[in-house]
Formats: sequence, structure tokens, C-alpha cells
Amino acid sequence: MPVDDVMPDHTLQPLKTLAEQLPGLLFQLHRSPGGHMHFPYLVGSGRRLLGVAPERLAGDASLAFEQLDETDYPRWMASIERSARWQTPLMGKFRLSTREGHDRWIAVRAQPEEVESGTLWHGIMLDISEQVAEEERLRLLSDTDSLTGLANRRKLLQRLDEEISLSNRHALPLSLVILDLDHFKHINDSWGHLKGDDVLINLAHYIRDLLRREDFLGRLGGEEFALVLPLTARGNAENLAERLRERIAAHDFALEDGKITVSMGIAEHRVGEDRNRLLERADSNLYAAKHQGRNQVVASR
Ligand SMILES: Nc1nc2c(ncn2[C@@H]2O[C@H](COP(=O)(O)OP(=O)(O)OP(=O)(O)O)[C@@H](O)[C@H]2O)c(=O)[nH]1
Repeated sequence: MPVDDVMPDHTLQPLKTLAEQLPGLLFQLHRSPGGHMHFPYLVGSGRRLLGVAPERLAGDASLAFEQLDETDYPRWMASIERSARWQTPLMGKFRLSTREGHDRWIAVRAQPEEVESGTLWHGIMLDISEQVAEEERLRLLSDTDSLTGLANRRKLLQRLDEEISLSNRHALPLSLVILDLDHFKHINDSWGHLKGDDVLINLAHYIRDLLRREDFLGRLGGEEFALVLPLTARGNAENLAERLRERIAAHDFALEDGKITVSMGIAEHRVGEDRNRLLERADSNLYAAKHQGRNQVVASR
């Protein structure tokens, strides 16, 4: 039953004024047993987000649902079905593409009621785009190394775990490369810590630009980086690492006559192997590369 029918006027007017201040809208959504939906009641400034005149939505809700992102649409239709069938609250969020071309995130919470003519939901939609953007900013911050802008250790290990689980499930090749700057202490000592930082930043960007999109580069810590190479067997990882090593040794990092070189240890994941064992094997190959004179790639163990 629409709100206007049950509320006295003196209560209704403040409610409407209040709703106009909401970053969203209050609504009733009706669904007939045959599946036709319409919005008998819509109030609040957020109505304009739906991009369709409320009078038209009063006859046909599908005009609003058509604005949903193509991945959200089937999900929401299924949620509405479920909520009607089990009389459970309808809740979640979806993305709306507005006419101005910005995506907005809308949160919905609605309670279904069985009525003679089908199901009637009473609910609220709120524009939560700012909160979602803030969550995304914090997520990025917690995943990013602040000096180089690469994935940090936490994110890198998380990605490695995901790739290991894919590799275990589908027996797909996966390689890990650990890359460490040679004699970096000497660079800091000779040119200062700030220059050392510049070298780390430039090296990170230089390597990233040489990689494919599927390859994942992160900073493990200090002057140590790691490359996760999905769908890459040891031989191919070795070719890539060798190419990187040569390019880095030839690159001008603006250190007057100083050159930058790197050592790398490679390990290809073995089905069933856990992350720590894989890291240990790559690390021990890196140690061998350092021990054998640096500026080289080792993939043997
Ligand atoms: N500028 C700068 N230096 C860092 C950073 N993190 C670690 N370092 C320095 O990296 C150096 C690492 O030194 P070592 O572990 O002795 O290694 P190395 O001198 O590269 O020698 P090898 O790895 O054996 O070739 C130390 O001087 C650290 O202070 C950083 O974020 N910025």
C-alpha cells in the first residue's frame, strides 16, 4: 500500500522534505506474480540518478533496471526473485551509469511484504559513491609500496598464493623470479640515501615497462623485488630474466660513472608445493647468483 494512503498529511510533509535531503531515495517496488515490476512510490532527490521520470517508473520499473551495469543486472534480478520467494530482505549495492557519464554506487535495503497482487518492497536506496571511492583508496594504499608505487610485499604474496592455487588446480606453469640490486649499500654510501631511493623508483618503473600485462611485479622489501610469471615455465622465465638483466646493466640510471646491475634467482612452481618452499628455492638461487659474482641469473635448483 503506498505510503500516502496510510499517513496523515502532517506526518507526510516533513517525511517528504526529509527524503528530499537524502543522498538517495525511499521507494516501494511492486512485483506481480507474472514478474512485471513497477515503482508505485519514489521520493527523494536521488530519483534523478535513475535517469527516468518517476511517472514512467510508476508504470514500469524495468526502465530503471536497464541502467544497471551488465554484471549487476542478472545478480539483482536473481536477488529480487529470491527476496520475493523467501520473503528475505533485499540488500546489496550496484553501479549505475548516469547520463553525465559517471558511475555511481547505490546501496539498497528493502523489506518485502506479501500482498494480494504479488510482492511489495519498502526500501531505501542511498548514493554511497564517496564511501566506495574511499574504500578503494584505502585498499590501494594498503596494497602499494609507497616508494615505488608497485605492489607491496603483502599484495605480492597474496597474488603469489592465488597463482599457486591456480597452478595446483590446473597444473599450469608458474615461475617466480626474485631480483636483488647488486652492491646497493655502496650506491647509498656513495651518492646518498635519496639518490638510492631514486634508483629504486627508476628501476621499478623500468622493469614494469618491460613486462607483459599478466606478469606481476612487486617490492619484497629493501632492494629486493619479485616477479610472479603466470603461464611461464622455467626456460621462458630464464629468457625473460636474462633480457631484464642485460637491459638493466646497459641502462643509464644517472649515477655518473656508476652502473646498476641485478642478480636474480628463479624457481618454477612444482604442483603441490607451498608458497614458502617456492620462495626458499628462488631465494637460494638468488644467493647462488650473488655468490657466483652477481649480475647474473640462476635457475638451477
Ligand atoms: N635508499 C634506500 N636504500 C635502501 C632501502 N631499503 C634498503 N636499502 C639499503 O639497501 C642496502 C642493502 O645492503 P646489503 O643487504 O648489504 O646488500 P647489497 O649492498 O645490495 O649487496 P648484495 O645484495 O650482496 O649485492 C642497505 O644499505 C640498505 O640500507 C630504501 O628504501 N631506500
